Amino acid sequence: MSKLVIVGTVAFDAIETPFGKTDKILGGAATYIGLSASNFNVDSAAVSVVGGDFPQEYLDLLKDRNVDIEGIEIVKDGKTFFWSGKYHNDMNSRDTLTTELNVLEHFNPIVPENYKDADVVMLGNLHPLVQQGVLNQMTKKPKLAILDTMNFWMDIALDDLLSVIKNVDVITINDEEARQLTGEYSLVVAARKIQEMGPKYVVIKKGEHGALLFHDDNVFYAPALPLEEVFDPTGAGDTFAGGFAGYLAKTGDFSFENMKTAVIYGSTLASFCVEKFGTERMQNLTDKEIYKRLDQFKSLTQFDIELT
Ligand SMILES: OC[C@H]1O[C@H](O)[C@H](O)[C@@H]1O
Repeated sequence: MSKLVIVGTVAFDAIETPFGKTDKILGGAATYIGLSASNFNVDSAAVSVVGGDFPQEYLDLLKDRNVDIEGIEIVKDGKTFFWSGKYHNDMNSRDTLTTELNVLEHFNPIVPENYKDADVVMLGNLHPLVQQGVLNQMTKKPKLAILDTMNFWMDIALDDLLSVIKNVDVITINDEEARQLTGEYSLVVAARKIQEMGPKYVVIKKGEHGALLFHDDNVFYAPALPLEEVFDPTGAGDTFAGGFAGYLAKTGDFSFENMKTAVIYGSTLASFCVEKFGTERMQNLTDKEIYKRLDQFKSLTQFDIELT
């Protein structure tokens, strides 16, 4: 089993969907990734920053799910990063209403000493210089570095982003972002171009239409499970990344074949995330629930065909 370092925001989110509205609740990329990866019982550590206003019970929640929180700095006189967003009726698109960086503005990530030799590093969505700062602290090159990012960084820090992209093995990105990064409409061409930028594996997330995994000339597609209830898509991409990274850290097998299974785990975990507001559904998820859904996944994608 490999150790897993997770970098990303730990945040307050206020979310509005066609089904309701929340006040400030627990959010952030590292939170979702950590909760998702915790289902694989790997040794994982979150690297992030919060303000003195961040409730201890939220930190305890991560700790109780076996996510090491030593690398979450608490700036006593600072305020926690705050994000609020409103989803449109299709639940696929959203408007960001507020982004208050607060303590994130001067964030210098510090990887806990006993995690500097981790085999797997999951760089959640943050400034590319922070992501690179984490890679620089690793005492040995991780066997697998995975990077998640978004269009925001392509708009304001493209050069820094391209530099860190060169140093990772896997990128997880959504379809629009892949198109923006490469200027290519075809996702097949976009994935090829991204592989030329550095990462040998490219995961393109397509929301309710599943995810694609590319490596050389190989492509794997996993649909998203058709769900009766989609309540709040916030954090689904991070939950996917956490499931993907957690499964790979657990198995220590970083081959394309095993990454296919990691994509299925990522999609399965993301399917739970969207069923309730914020992190609620991810807080008490059981293995039994996960296995049941993996089974549904299997029947969804299996068929017999006779080629005559
Ligand atoms: O990816 C989801 C996260 O992005 C934003 O940073 C919010 O904090 C939210 O929880």
